[in-house]
Amino acid sequence: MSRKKTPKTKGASAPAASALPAANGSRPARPGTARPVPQARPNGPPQPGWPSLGGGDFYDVAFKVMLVGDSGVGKTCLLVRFKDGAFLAGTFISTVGIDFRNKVLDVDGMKVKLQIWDTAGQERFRSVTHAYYRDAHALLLLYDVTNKASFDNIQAWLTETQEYAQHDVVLMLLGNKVDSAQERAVKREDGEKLAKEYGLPFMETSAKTGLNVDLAFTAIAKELKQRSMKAPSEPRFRLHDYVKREGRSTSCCIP
Ligand SMILES: Nc1nc2c(ncn2[C@@H]2O[C@H](COP(=O)(O)OP(=O)(O)OP(=O)(O)O)[C@@H](O)[C@H]2O)c(=O)[nH]1
Ligand SMILES: [Mg+2]
Repeated sequence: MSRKKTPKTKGASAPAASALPAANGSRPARPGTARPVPQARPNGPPQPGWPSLGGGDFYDVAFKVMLVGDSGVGKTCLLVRFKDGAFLAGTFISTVGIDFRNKVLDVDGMKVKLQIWDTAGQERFRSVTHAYYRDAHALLLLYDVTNKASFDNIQAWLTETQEYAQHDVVLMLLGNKVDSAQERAVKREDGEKLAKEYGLPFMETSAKTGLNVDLAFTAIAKELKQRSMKAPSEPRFRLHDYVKREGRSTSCCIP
C-alpha cells in the first residue's frame, strides 16, 4: 500500500480552459491541475508510522468535486467556508472561469482528498465549465434560498449535468443562504420536493454561519470513498439516509 503525497506539479489531465485567472483574490486557476480518476490505494487500514498529516499533504484516495449553480448563489463562499472556515462578506466578486481548492478529510480512518472546483455561474463562462464536467466524480448543485430564479434554474443545471457529466456522477442539491430568513424566497419543502423528484440528496446550507457545510462535503467524501473500494469491509454507506439524519435545519441549531 502506498500513501500518496500531493505533488507540487500535478497531473495534466484537466482541460486547458483552467488557464483563466480567478478574479476573487484566491489563487489563479492553473492549467492541468485536475486528477482524472479516484486514486484508490489497496483496501486496508492506514499503516502506522506514516508522517504527520498535519499539512493535509498525504492522502489515500482523491476525487474531483465541482460546485455549480447560478452566479451569486454562494459557491465560492461555500468552498472558502469549507476550506478555511471563514466567510467572504462584503462586495460580491464573481468568479472568472474556474478555480479550485484541495482539502483532505479523514473518513473512517482513510485520508480522502477532495479537489473542489469552483465554477463561474455566469453564462459567459459556461463553455469553460462544460469542459470540466466529464472528470467530476461529484457535483454540488447550489441555489440561493433568497433567489427564486436560482432555484428555477436548477433544472437547467441538471440538464447540463446529464449532458456533460459522467452518468454515475454523485449529485447533491444544496439550498444556500438559509441564514437570510427574512429574505427567503424558496421554501425548504420546495427544495425537498425538487430533490425527491430527481432522486437527489438535499440540504439547506449557509456559507455565512457554516450550517451543514462540512456535512455536505463529508457526505460526498464518504460516498465516493465507498464507491472506490472494491470490496468494502464496512456496511454500505447510504448518502440519502446520512444527509437526512445528520442535516440540521435553521430552527434547530447553531453550527
Ligand atoms: N447571507 C449569506 N450570504 C452569502 C452566503 N453565501 C454567499 N453569500 C453572499 O452572496 C454573494 C455571492 O457569493 P459567491 O460565493 O461569490 O457566489 P458564487 O456562486 O461563487 O458566484 P459566481 O462566482 O458569480 O458564480 C456574496 O456577496 C456573498 O457574501 C450565505 O450563506 N449567506
Ligand atoms: Mg464564485
